[in-house]
Amino acid sequence: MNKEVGSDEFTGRTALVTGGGTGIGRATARRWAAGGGHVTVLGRREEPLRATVELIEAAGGSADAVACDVRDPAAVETAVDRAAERAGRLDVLVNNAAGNFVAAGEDISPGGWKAVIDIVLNGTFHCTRAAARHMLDQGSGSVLNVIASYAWHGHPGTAHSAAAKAGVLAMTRSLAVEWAPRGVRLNCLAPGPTETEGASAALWPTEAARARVLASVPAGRFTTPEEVAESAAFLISDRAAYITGEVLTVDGGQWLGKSVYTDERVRT
Ligand SMILES: CCCCC/C=C/C(=O)SCCNC(=O)CCNC(=O)[C@H](O)C(C)(C)COP(=O)(O)OP(=O)(O)OC[C@H]1O[C@@H](n2cnc3c(N)ncnc32)[C@H](O)[C@@H]1OP(=O)(O)O
Ligand SMILES: NC(=O)C1=CN([C@@H]2O[C@H](COP(=O)(O)OP(=O)(O)OC[C@H]3O[C@@H](n4cnc5c(N)ncnc54)[C@H](OP(=O)(O)O)[C@@H]3O)[C@@H](O)[C@H]2O)C=CC1
Repeated sequence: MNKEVGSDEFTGRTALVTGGGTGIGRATARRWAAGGGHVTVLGRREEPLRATVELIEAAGGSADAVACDVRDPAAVETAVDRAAERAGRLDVLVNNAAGNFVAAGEDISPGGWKAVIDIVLNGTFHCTRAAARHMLDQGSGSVLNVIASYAWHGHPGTAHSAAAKAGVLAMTRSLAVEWAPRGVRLNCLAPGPTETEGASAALWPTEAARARVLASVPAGRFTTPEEVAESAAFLISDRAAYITGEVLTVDGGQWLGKSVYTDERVRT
């Protein structure tokens, strides 16, 4: 495996990444494994999970996969216990799994609302609760919850996801204080528009939609799953040992927005 900066910082540790078969989850799992740690990737579909494991193993890393729906608390508990037992401990949980679609508030059906809240908010709680039992017993651990900046500024068109991510943020801050004396840290990472198949299909399925999203980013570009994974790696590492209950936003300035005075049409 290629040696790189921090390439052994996760050696001897084990992580569980939900939604680890695709996008940001896959990149985060690969980054953890590149740092020498063992990673279990979790998701509903076996095929993308297997592909992540193959990529990691081909690079000389150590990984396994477990198929599980985060909405099922009993299945989550079994999956998390299995991940912890395989390595004898569980050091890191990355709650990255999510479901989303764009719909006007009045068009979101009760079933659609429930699906997103169940995956994002309830699923994050189920995974956190199951992982924390191991971490609190060990007296150490780190949980990273992947949210979005609309958790605090809201977002027309994805009210269900914004509400769910806001719940995750409040849960993160609550449990960060509760579990800090017992050695368990919790933080959030808020990526901006990131080129992934899931997000492209759900959120910018057409060229016009993609251009609108791009126009909202002061940095003028989408980010990549790998770039987001670097920030995730920092927050779950010991380099962030004194950071808990915090949000790191990695969005090219998107949520701050463009000042009207940076727009040529206003200046001239
Ligand atoms: C602009 C920059 C900000 C970017 C922030 C990004 C945030 C992200 O989260 S990106 C991640 C995107 N990735 C995904 O969404 C991938 C996973 N997605 C899914 O699994 C589905 O989209 C899911 C969320 C709908 C959940 O899947 P599942 O439980 O299998 O859902 P069902 O197909 O059974 O549908 C449940 C329910 O939802 C209604 N529904 C589904 N899609 C839509 C839609 N496009 N529009 C409106 N309603 C939808 C569906 O009709 C069902 O409701 P009922 O019919 O009432 O039962
Ligand atoms: N991409 C972007 O622009 C942004 C993304 N984010 C956040 O980043 C994270 C990753 O997003 P991204 O990589 O783009 O999206 P993806 O669609 O690639 O990833 C979502 C993952 O979640 C898994 N998943 C979905 N539902 C469930 C479930 N019920 N149980 C278990 N796993 C599930 C999916 O696997 P499977 O379908 O096999 O279950 C998939 O691997 C999400 O939390 C998202 O909200 C935040 C801001 C911007």
